[in-house]
This record gives sequence, C-alpha cells and structure tokens, in this order.
Amino acid sequence: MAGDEELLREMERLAVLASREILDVARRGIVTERKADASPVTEADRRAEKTILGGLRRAFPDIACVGEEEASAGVADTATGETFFLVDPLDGTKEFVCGRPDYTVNIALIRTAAPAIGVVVAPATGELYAARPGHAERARVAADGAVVERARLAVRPAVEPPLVVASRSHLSRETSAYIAACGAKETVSVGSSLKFCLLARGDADLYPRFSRTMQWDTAAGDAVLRAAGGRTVEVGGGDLAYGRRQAQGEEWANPWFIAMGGAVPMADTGR
Ligand SMILES: Nc1ncnc2c1ncn2[C@@H]1O[C@H](COP(=O)(O)O)[C@@H](OP(=O)(O)O)[C@H]1O
Ligand SMILES: [Mg+2]
Repeated sequence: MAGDEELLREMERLAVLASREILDVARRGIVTERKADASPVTEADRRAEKTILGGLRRAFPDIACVGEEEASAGVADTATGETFFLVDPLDGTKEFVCGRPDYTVNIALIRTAAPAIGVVVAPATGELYAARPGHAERARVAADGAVVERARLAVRPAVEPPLVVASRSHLSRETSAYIAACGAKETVSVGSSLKFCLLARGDADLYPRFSRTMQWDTAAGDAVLRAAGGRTVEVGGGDLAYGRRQAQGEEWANPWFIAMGGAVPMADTGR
C-alpha cells in the first residue's frame, strides 16, 4: 500500500498536469455545453478528469475513483470501499466560463468517511494547496509546472466579528440569513474550493454553505482545512462525512455544512 507522501505527490503531479490542460483549453477559447442538470461543462472539465482518473488508476489500481464527470454520466465506480479518490477536475465552472480566476482542480483521498489527503490547484493563479493528515501546505506552480515556494499552513484563532467567505455564484437566502445572524463584519465572495483554502491559510474564519454542493466540490479543500487545524461540520451534526449515500440521485450530494478555521461560536441556523 502506498504511503501518504507517495499518494500526495502523485495527486499533486496529476492536479498540475490537469491544470495545464485547462489553461490550454482556455487559451484556445472555451465552448460551454449543458449537463443533464443544466450546469455548465466544457472540454476542459472532460480533459482534466480523463488525465486525473487515468493517472490515479495507473498509479493506484486498487483504489476506486469517483469523478464529477463520470458520476454525472452514470459511469462512476460504485463499490468504492472505505478508501477512494474523489475528483472534481474543474470546480467553479461558472467562474471559469466567465473568465474569472477563482476555479480549481480538486483531488481528494477519502478514508473512513473523512477527507484524509487533498490537493487543490487554481490554474489561473498557480496557487497550490496540498495536505495529508497533520500537514497542510501552500505552494506555487511555476510556468514550467514545477512546484515551488512551499510553506506550511495553519488556521487562525477566530476573530470577532468573523470574516466570512461565501459562494460567488450560488449564495442562498439561508446562507445570507446565517451570515447576518453571526454578525459578520465582512463577507468575501469567492468561487470554488478556494473558500476552504482561505480558511486553512488563516485569512478567513467561516464558510457557511446552506445550498447544494457535491462531495467532489468540497473533499480536497476540506482535507486541506482539516490538516491546517480547521473543521467542517454538518448543520445539526458532526464532521461532514464522505461516501456514497442511499437516496437515488443524491448519492454524492453534501448536506448543508459550516466550515471553520479556529474555533468560533456558532449562530443559530434555524434548522
Ligand atoms: N445551480 C447550480 N448550478 C451549477 N452548480 C451548482 C448549482 N448549485 C450548486 N452547484 C454546485 O456548486 C459548485 C460550485 O460551488 P461555488 O459556488 O462554491 O463555486 C458547482 O461545482 P462545479 O463548478 O464543479 O460544477 C456545483 O457542484
Ligand atoms: Mg465542483
């Protein structure tokens, strides 16, 4: 069985490769299509997922892989077991299509329902976040694809009032109500899993998400946050759990959750 460091380095290598393919598609012009659920998908999503899943299956043939595009097409691995990869090749597709930089490549390894290892890369800026249990770091992807300037990450103790991060494209009424209830002084709108990374870096305190997300949207960023000392909890429950669920069509959906950096008093969510 591969060790955590070996797993992480291969996940990182594949995320950087996928990131370069996404930039290549962006340079040639993005053509957007709609999936069955009307969400946008591009050649970049598909090419990046093919690269990542192909690479993971070659390097770690015994570990199941679940990727957003395969799952949407109904061909994802179904018998995942307790340890499996969760991949979102391009999170924040709306931002990508609009020419904004806050979109990411996400690769996570789930172990017994928790995100244990994760890599998040933002192709447009070259930001890279990587984590294994007890160790989270950020780095920069140089023009030649080399990963440079590695630095350890840790959450900050929460400040009062908290600095909140929220979805740029999918902010719900319930999330806004929660943000108002916790007396946030400032709310930063950001697309993609970068919201988890802002908490992990100690640049924000709370990320409440009371609207739909899928497990591949959150797994890698959540792994980075947990390794940096933060937590992600289900509304009214314990740590956000990963793995196939029973309800048909909802197998990979997350419940509403709150991600947090250093400990913060939680406002009443009204649920
Ligand atoms: N109405 C909607 N349209 C598209 N994606 C939605 C959506 N509601 C929720 N999502 C999910 O929200 C994710 C983006 O989160 P955020 O708003 O934090 O950037 C999307 O990931 P993808 O961009 O990978 O499809 C998708 O899974
Ligand atoms: Mg996504």
